[in-house]
Amino acid sequence: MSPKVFIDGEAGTTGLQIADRLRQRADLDLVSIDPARRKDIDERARLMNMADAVILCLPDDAARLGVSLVTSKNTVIIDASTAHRTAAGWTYGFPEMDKGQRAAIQASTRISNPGCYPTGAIALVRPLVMRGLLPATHPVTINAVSGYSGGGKAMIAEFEDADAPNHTSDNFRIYALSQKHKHPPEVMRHCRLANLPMFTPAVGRFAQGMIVEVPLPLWALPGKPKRADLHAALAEAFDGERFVRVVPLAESDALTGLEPEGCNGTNRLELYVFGSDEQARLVARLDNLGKGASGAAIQNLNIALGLDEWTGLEA
Ligand SMILES: NC(=O)C1=CN([C@@H]2O[C@H](COP(=O)(O)OP(=O)(O)OC[C@H]3O[C@@H](n4cnc5c(N)ncnc54)[C@H](OP(=O)(O)O)[C@@H]3O)[C@@H](O)[C@H]2O)C=CC1
Ligand SMILES: CC(=O)N[C@@H](CCC(=O)OP(=O)(O)O)C(=O)O
Repeated sequence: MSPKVFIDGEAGTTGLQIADRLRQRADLDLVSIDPARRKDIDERARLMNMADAVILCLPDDAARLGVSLVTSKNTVIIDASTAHRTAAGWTYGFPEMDKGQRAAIQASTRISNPGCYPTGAIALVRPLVMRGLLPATHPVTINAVSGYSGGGKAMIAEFEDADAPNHTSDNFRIYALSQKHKHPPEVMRHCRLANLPMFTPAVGRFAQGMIVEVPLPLWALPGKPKRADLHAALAEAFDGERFVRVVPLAESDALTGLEPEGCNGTNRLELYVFGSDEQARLVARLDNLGKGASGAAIQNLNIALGLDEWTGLEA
């Protein structure tokens, strides 16, 4: 019998994309809730406890409640929310992050899907910290721009629905101005940084896709690493990974710009090392709903169930 999978929050932005992919799979049995009962706790609990794997695509509080409804420790839970990304007893669902991470995910039944921005930031920074190129105490800054689907149904309505109460005509805006965004603790922990990074996100009038950038003054780092040293560290860290592409320096040098939608519809994470030997611009590009959410959740599901990692999205 195929493993049963229940997506709590199937009607949301992340949940819908996962459901669309899983419905096409013959090796999994997707169990769906009656839309009219999607917030009925008893019905959610019933479906969760008949499933082999549950994917939570909910706001944080609803995700915490969802976890409490699962009675068996053997049921695989993949939480797409922020609720458990730094929590004890949860495995961080970024398989490429470290050589042992895939095995840790496979051995775990409590898997926290990474945030979209943290996926880019951790991929850029963690390998440098682990290899001693960037001191853990370095004051890291993360600049980023996301499509508006990053804010879920409410933000999609804000940008697309002229009748929405919060409708906006903004084409671009910076936000999280008070430095209280939910992502820095997650990035700090999984990059093994000693301090919270600064995080300066923006949202633009495009639905999907994102760019995450970490500027680094190489002249100020111990040992003054060169751009090629950073590139070599990233290339080594992600060697052989199907979904992470460290873009060759010659290819980066041929670019005059980079737009955020280039990985849309894929589970790909692209890493670039732009800049000079004095000042590097580390850049990650991904689809916030691909490797940033739905694609990553399906990849984690596949790993947890011992299946091929293919997500139904282009690699
Ligand atoms: N969008 C993105 O790019 C990313 C999102 N995430 C995370 O994924 C999670 C889901 O985000 P997203 O899909 O964007 O959000 P959406 O707002 O698009 O969807 C959330 C869904 O959860 C449902 N829901 C809310 N409360 C409950 C409840 N108590 N019981 C059952 N269902 C409930 C909502 O119902 P209703 O339809 O009534 O609103 C909605 O369908 C969030 O935690 C987010 O942080 C992670 C990475 C990227
Ligand atoms: C544009 C926008 O608002 N993006 C969201 C990030 C996406 C999200 O929901 O956060 P996770 O990736 O951690 O789940 C935000 O900044 O809160």
